[in-house]
Amino acid sequence: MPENILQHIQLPKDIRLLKHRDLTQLAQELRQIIIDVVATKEGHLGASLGVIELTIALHYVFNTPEDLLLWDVGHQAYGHKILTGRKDIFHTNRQLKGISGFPKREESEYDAFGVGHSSTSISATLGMAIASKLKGEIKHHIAVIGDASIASGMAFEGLNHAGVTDANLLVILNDNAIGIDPSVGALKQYLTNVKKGTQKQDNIFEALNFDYSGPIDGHDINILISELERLKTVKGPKLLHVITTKGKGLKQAENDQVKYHAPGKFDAKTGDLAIKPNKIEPPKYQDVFGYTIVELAKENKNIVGITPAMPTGSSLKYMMDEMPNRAFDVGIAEQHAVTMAAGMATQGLIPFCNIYSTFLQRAYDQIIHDVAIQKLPVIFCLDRAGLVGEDGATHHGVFDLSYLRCIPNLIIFAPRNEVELRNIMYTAQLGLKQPLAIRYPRGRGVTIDWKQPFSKIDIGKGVTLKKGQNLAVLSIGTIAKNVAAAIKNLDVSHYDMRFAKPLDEGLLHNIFKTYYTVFTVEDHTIKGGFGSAVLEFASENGYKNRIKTLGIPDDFVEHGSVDELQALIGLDAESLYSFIKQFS
Ligand SMILES: Cc1ncc(C[n+]2csc(CCOP(=O)(O)OP(=O)(O)O)c2C)c(N)n1
Ligand SMILES: CC(=O)[C@@H](O)[C@H](O)COP(=O)(O)O
Ligand SMILES: [Mg+2]
Repeated sequence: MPENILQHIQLPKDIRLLKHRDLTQLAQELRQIIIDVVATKEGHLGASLGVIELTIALHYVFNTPEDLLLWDVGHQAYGHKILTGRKDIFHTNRQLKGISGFPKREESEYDAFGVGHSSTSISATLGMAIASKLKGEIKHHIAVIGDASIASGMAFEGLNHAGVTDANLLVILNDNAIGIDPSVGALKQYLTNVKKGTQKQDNIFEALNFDYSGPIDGHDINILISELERLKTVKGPKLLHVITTKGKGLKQAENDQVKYHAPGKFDAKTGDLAIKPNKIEPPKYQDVFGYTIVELAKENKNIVGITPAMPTGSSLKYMMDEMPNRAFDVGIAEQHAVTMAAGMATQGLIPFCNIYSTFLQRAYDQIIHDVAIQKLPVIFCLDRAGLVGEDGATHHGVFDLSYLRCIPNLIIFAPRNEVELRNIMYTAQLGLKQPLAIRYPRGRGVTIDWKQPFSKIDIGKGVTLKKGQNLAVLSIGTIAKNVAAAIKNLDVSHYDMRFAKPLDEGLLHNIFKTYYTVFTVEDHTIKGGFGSAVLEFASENGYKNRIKTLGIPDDFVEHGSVDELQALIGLDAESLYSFIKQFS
């Protein structure tokens, strides 16, 4: 047996030359390289460690890339990346100009479908299987999907359709009983019962016309290989139920699966998390949201909280812990979350529906049809608005202003700092008669002393942050920090407009009458965003001022740290300074 098997593997064809007995060693080596790289470069850990044996078995049995292998979400595909030609560049994972943290078609022919958002794999794989049939091509089409992702509406839609086709489709349910946080819902209970062997009779997947097999041990390569070989001979839609442990092979990751989903830096040898320097920092916006909703809910019994599968990420967990019957994790179900919030609002509850900006894209019709048309006072908290960093193009929350601004009845606010976030949350629960969206970014803000007494925010009113002579800079949200740094020594005015809708028209008239040159700055795509709203205002009111809109260009922004990405697109303080200085 060679000392290091992985060094001989560039592509899956090399794995297929190995003896079964060498595959277990390959699994160990694969785990180690993932642990070593993620320990220093950060990224998703637990999910990839949990599917190492499955990844090897799939590439061993199937003829990838001709056979099409799709990973749902794609945060578990690090082993797949390493085994499909990216071993030597895996250390660039999620880094600026490096490989993506998710499968991506332009990165490799082995990445059959681009992912990042969950529950798309069954539909996409079915589409490919139907295409193969129409083209007369004989191949296998495999979707690997987790237990939390298969519980989403979109996955059910795919299963429901696939079950009445004869498409050659294999769905592998990777059941580790957890998403980022523990899986929720009746399906989770059902899968637990299947594992106990109590519900074999009424198999939900068989009822949907799938050939069901399992549950099998997803860490036993030999069992996996023999079952996959058998399934290769079975025609039509099939589902293999595989039981795995998230974080497998790293003790701490197995024991604290939530933390080690994406643990940040840690010690590759001991598995211990890196110790953060003990310095006083401003809080994360997420924590401000989490603590504030608890504070408000203690006083206002009508407040409820909703998250689709992100209790830890959003910090709604604080409310779930303190008030379990008023805070709801509904699973990966953004559409349901929004419409359930609408239903609650009809009955006088005050729902704070916290959804990452990028995931709210899933629930667009629900925002319009179920909330806005009926003018229901749902409070949308759009976490991760703006550039999110290393997750990249699939996760940047840079479209919300555009997709929300065109919806009648909806108020849109972006806090400049933590205090503003608290105050708008306070204002929102005082008796709004229409829906409100609050967008705020991932991570820390600027105010250490954030827990100040609440004060009411006037809807549709901006604020003047600095007065100057030469021109006016209008910003919205937390990008105000970069603007303030950029104009520190320039003789220009700075306004925090706060509301993308309704605009503060009084203030805008004032600004347009005072300054010839007006800049808008936003951590959002320029097209259709806050700057567009200001342009519309100027045009509707006949202003001929010089207006420059700064924000994210009409392109998908890749991965990298937020600072790197801002510098790349000219939204860092230095670039803003250079740009504004030319006109001031
Ligand atoms: C539409 C959407 N909502 C939420 C998320 C955030 N998210 C990423 S992974 C994940 C949990 C996935 O759990 P599961 O499918 O069981 O896979 P595992 O991590 O256990 O391998 C969630 C909620 C997402 N990527 N897409
Ligand atoms: C894969 C996925 O969608 C999540 O794991 C996401 O990466 C979480 O992002 P945050 O780290 O910003 O919560
Ligand atoms: Mg899972």
